[in-house]
Amino acid sequence: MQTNQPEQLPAVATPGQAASFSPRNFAMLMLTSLLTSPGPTWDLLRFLIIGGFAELIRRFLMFVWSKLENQFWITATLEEWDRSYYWMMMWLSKRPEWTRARELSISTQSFGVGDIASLVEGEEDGNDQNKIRFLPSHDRTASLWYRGHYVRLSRSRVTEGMWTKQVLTMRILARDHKIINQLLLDAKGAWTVAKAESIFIYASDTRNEPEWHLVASRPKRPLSSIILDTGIKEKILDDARDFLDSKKWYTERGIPFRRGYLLYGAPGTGKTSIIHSLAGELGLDVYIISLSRSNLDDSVLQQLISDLPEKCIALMEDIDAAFHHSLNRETEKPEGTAAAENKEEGSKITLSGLLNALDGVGAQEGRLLFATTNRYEALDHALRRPGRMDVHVEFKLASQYQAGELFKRFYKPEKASPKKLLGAAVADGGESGKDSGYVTPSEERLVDIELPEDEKPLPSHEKKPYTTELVRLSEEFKAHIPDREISMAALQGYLMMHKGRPGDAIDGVEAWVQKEKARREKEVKSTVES
Ligand SMILES: Nc1ncnc2c1ncn2[C@@H]1O[C@H](COP(=O)(O)OP(=O)(O)OP(=O)(O)O)[C@@H](O)[C@H]1O
Repeated sequence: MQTNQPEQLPAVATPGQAASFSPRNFAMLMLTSLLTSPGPTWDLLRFLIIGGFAELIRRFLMFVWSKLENQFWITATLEEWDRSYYWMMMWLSKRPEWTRARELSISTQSFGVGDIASLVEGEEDGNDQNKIRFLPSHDRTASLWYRGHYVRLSRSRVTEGMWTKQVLTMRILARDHKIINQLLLDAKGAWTVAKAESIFIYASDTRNEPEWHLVASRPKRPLSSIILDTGIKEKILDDARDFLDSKKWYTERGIPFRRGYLLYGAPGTGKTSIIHSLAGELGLDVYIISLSRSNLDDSVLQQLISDLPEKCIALMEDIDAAFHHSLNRETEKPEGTAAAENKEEGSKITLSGLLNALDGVGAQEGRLLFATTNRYEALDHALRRPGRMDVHVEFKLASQYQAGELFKRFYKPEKASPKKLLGAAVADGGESGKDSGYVTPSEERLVDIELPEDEKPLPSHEKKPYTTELVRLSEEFKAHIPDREISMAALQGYLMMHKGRPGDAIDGVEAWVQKEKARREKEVKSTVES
């Protein structure tokens, strides 16, 4: 059979046919002879042509099928790190379907909102941080009904560079697009309710594409728990509120709608704490920009700042630390010094890069920037100037007033149940002394309701010194604290050593203060020397 092939081929170009030769005739002739002639080579070619044709038909049918499917299914893909992913995962974790599912994933993740877990049957409620949730399994398709629509869900892991992220794909059998909006709104609504009790903290991932990731959620810290001298926290809060309400005012005057706060002063005086507390009070998320990160450079910083959401708190802690010893254009460290070496290993951002990122064209509007530093004088004037840092607030070491308030807060009794508080005005009104949260003697007398036997007040000799006595003890305590020499963090640390024992805290305070002063002096001396 093989010997026949060479004899057939020349027939294509016989002199008689040469007159009607055209590329089309030639191709047809070749195709006909291929499909009809015998032999293994021709069999193979035939197979390839028929197979190719079949593949073409398959693809066409797939195309038609996907077009048809698209008419009836709405598909949405949600990627981890995006907020919508967390809304949906939290919403899904509360769906009853998973309690009956035969195949499911178990998670103790909180999806940013720690205290809203749907409890697994049999689990006791309480302060357990690891509440269990059921979720659809990875790489399996799960289904549920939502408002009369059939929904198919699949979770998968996608690897991009060094990171693996989860992707949730939702397909809803519906023609009207509104249903997906409704589902997202429901999920977002449930999440927002839970979020009302928390603040969300985002940090940047600069290893791959620079982008923001949700890294933690914290319970809101009441502003009254931050003890500062009269009026300071109210001043910051009012200013921030006023700014957030003034977008139109800024736009009309052509002033960039941004506000910067520089909180400076000794370590442990409440700079970071007040920022988190304000975030809770204003309902804003916190975006932490760590300027000292080794892989942060000017362009990455610029992108991160321009990617901030419209209303948020951008937090730059220890803003001076990014530039080794000083954030000052004039200060150049000689080659080979420890500082110069530090720069090699540390942040690659420059002062002009930071200034550009803060108020260049790409800088986000509407954001509140909070920067903290322990070294106000080391900051370049360009960075401190209004427009970049509009409000400068000094945080000083503890005054006697602050020490006394901290003492009262620390030893105040556990919050009484609402029933016990009926008729008792527990005032909470700022530095006037009302914001300490403890019950003053006159208020105490107002409690005059019939309590169940097991909740009856203790006889006076068993009563803990929490009211008038607490005030007296706090006066005694603060008398031992020298004004502006000890940080609030150090005072808090000392009281922690005497948790539940205010008397012991007073007895040991004098000796502790002397030790603390000596430690601080040593610390200051070694800083000056270095
Ligand atoms: N004014 C304050 N009122 C109540 N608690 C305070 C105050 N200052 C500090 N603390 C407590 O001390 C600890 C440290 O405070 P924080 O981190 O806010 O200080 P900081 O000024 O940011 O310090 P650093 O400059 O070292 O970052 C926290 O646990 C906080 O509760």
